[in-house]
Amino acid sequence: MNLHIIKHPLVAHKLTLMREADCSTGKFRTLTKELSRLMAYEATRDFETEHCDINGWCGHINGERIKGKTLTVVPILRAGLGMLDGVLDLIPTAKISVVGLQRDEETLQPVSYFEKLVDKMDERPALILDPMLATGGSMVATIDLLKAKGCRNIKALVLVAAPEGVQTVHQAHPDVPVFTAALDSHLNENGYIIPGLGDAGDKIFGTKHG
Ligand SMILES: O=P(O)(O)OC[C@H]1O[C@H](OP(=O)(O)OP(=O)(O)O)[C@H](O)[C@@H]1O
Ligand SMILES: O=c1cc[nH]c(=O)[nH]1
Ligand SMILES: [Mg+2]
Repeated sequence: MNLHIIKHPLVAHKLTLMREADCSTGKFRTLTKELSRLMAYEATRDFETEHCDINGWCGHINGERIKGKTLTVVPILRAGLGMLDGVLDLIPTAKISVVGLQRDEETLQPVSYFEKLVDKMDERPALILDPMLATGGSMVATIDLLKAKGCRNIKALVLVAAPEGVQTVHQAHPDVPVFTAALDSHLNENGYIIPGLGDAGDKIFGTKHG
């Protein structure tokens, strides 16, 4: 399975704070950003670098830089937006491609409502951002879309994954590694991850009522 569970005390601690039932919108949003920043550090660990000559204070010296075309981050609306700033803290030059998907509450199928990708997708690595990998439908639809645009180097970064979603993504796209802070137990009858975080989009945007 192309799954990477990021083990780090800070990651575990922050995720536990997010799981608390009384976690406020502000706190949830801050923790999402902090966690995304830490996880992006791990997810980019195998990026290829190349040597380069630079002008240092004492003359020409050898440096190292990331090889190839600038990465595009792909937040899946809405909840993926909560992860964007944390990742951009680490990769400020990243290009941003936005995919809007809303899971139908009855069928649990993703419904597409927005799409704006950057140019040269076939040359860029892509890092998909979404806090929740539940059935995997939204992630598979996003990878399908990126591949249709020629993208070949794709990674997925999620805060929490359900085994069902990991399996679905792996079956459809075994080449796409999934990075997560936790592999949780299962989905409930409404397609929510248990124990999970609840509705991440509602918590980040403050649209949770009651
Ligand atoms: O793996 P899946 O079963 O497809 O479920 C996961 C998707 O569901 C949530 O989004 P939602 O549809 O609630 O939209 P939102 O981000 O606007 O709240 C979540 O952020 C994922 O995109
Ligand atoms: O547990 C889940 C499943 C889908 N979307 C969420 O926000 N949470
Ligand atoms: Mg939601």
